[in-house]
Amino acid sequence: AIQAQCEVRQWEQPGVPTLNQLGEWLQAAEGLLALPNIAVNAGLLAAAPKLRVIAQPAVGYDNIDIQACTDRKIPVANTPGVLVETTADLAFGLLLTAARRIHEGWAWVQAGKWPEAALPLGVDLYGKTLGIVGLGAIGAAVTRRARASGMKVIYNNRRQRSDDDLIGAEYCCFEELLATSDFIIVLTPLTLESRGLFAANEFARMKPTAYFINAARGAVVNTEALYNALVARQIAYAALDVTDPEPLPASHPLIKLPNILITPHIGSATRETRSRMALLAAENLLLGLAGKPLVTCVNNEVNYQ
Ligand SMILES: NC(=O)C1=CN([C@@H]2O[C@H](COP(=O)(O)OP(=O)(O)OC[C@H]3O[C@@H](n4cnc5c(N)ncnc54)[C@H](OP(=O)(O)O)[C@@H]3O)[C@@H](O)[C@H]2O)C=CC1
Ligand SMILES: O=CC(=O)O
Repeated sequence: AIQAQCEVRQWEQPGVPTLNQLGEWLQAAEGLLALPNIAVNAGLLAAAPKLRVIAQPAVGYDNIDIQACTDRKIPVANTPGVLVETTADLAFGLLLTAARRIHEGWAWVQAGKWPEAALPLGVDLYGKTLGIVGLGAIGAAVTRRARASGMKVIYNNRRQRSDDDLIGAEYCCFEELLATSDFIIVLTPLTLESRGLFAANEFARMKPTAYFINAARGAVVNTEALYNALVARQIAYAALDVTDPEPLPASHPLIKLPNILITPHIGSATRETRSRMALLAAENLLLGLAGKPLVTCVNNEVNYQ
């Protein structure tokens, strides 16, 4: 769809391009379809004087300096909504896989250990408390899955939701969530406020039996503190779809731990959802190039009228 209406230049080499590598492209670019691993900052904007719209196939936009875009009157679009159920499946799937040691069981079978040794024992979900930090669209979809598994759901946002009764989650303060949850799922956007939200103090306050799941952004967690908490068994287990750094090098010490499960940022990675995200991002890009309002704009104050 984009190619039918614009001249398209696409970065196809592995790795993240530098500003220097993109220099000539950015000089001419009127629209930018950015992936979340590209830092869209003042430097990039300065190199792109003709830019009129940015669309990103992701709901998170922590990689984009929104204020700098707004100052340049460039509307920015993300893709909320279309990935909610898919990401909730992955977040809850990580919880279930870690709790029941599904991945460890498969590794045992592959290693031929089945006949001779006791299987890895997991823990039950039903009757347990799930704490969600950042209960928004995805958190509400996770809550439905958890309730169907017989779990109690508590949550902490900056403000209590008016519809939490309907969703089936109970609001509580961050401290209480840390101290009482059997499972914690992080789904808050990465912001100045949430960066490093989970550090040594927070892990120390969790139950030693707690399972910690991060499906938001790696930098919401202090990686070294998580590593130390897992080594010291301050918490029982971690399951991460996002890490800091990302990608996590194969030599990273986290990967060697026996009480962790990591997936490579695949929250929204199904054929159907990636296709919906790509279409919504393309629609936003073309609308912006035509000077029309974007469908899902992050900085509505500069959305086209
Ligand atoms: N792993 C993956 O592949 C994916 C990861 N994500 C990540 O998940 C995030 C959430 O997505 P989505 O549910 O659609 O977003 P929403 O905006 O619907 O929900 C985010 C929630 O977080 C709360 N929140 C914001 N800041 C804080 C804070 N400092 N402490 C506690 N709660 C906070 C907000 O409530 P309030 O404002 O009241 O605090 C809001 O309810 C995205 O920003 C993205 O980073 C999304 C998709 C896929
Ligand atoms: O991480 C993915 C997103 O959509 O945000």
